[in-house]
Amino acid sequence: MASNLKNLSEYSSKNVIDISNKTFAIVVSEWNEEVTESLYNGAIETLKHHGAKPEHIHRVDVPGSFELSLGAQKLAQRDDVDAVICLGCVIQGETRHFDFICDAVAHGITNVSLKYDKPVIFGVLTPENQKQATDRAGGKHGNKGDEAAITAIKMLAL
Ligand SMILES: Nc1c(NC[C@H](O)[C@H](O)[C@H](O)CO)[nH]c(=O)[nH]c1=O
Ligand SMILES: CC(=O)[C@@H](O)COP(=O)(O)O
Repeated sequence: MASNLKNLSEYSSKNVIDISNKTFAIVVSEWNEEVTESLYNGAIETLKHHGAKPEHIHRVDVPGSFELSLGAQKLAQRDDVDAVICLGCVIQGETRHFDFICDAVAHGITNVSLKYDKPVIFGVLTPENQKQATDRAGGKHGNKGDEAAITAIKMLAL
């Protein structure tokens, strides 16, 4: 369902568990920093709203979304990390570079999650332009960071 039909910050309370004893790692891409910071703010507020302790939330920055997979792997392999949230924003340019990054990071994050049997969440916006990005980073379509955080919480219920 397209984001313009379902707000990214709205979710059901089903499978939202107590996360007061859970540890989260958030990997943030530095590209399109104004967008990824909004995603981060949404994710951290959602985690704290549901009981995560600030001292149990660790942030790591990587240069771009392509590097999210390796950043996620370095964190997912740690025994003291229960879930990893990856945040990025890849904005389409003139060339096919966009396609390669989006494909690589989607596959890379999936592989890390399966390898370490832990939630590794794809909180990456892949908009055509800046407006689509800001609309999904705290704008009219909600915040992808909220969605990524609640997804991590729900996956820990499994
Ligand atoms: N154009 C965007 C990039 N490009 C950089 C890549 O992610 C990567 O860091 C580089 O190719 C070196 O490996 N990254 C984004 O996150 N968003 C973009 O719009
Ligand atoms: C997603 C990208 O790397 C992109 O912003 C680069 O722009 P371009 O394809 O015009 O080089």
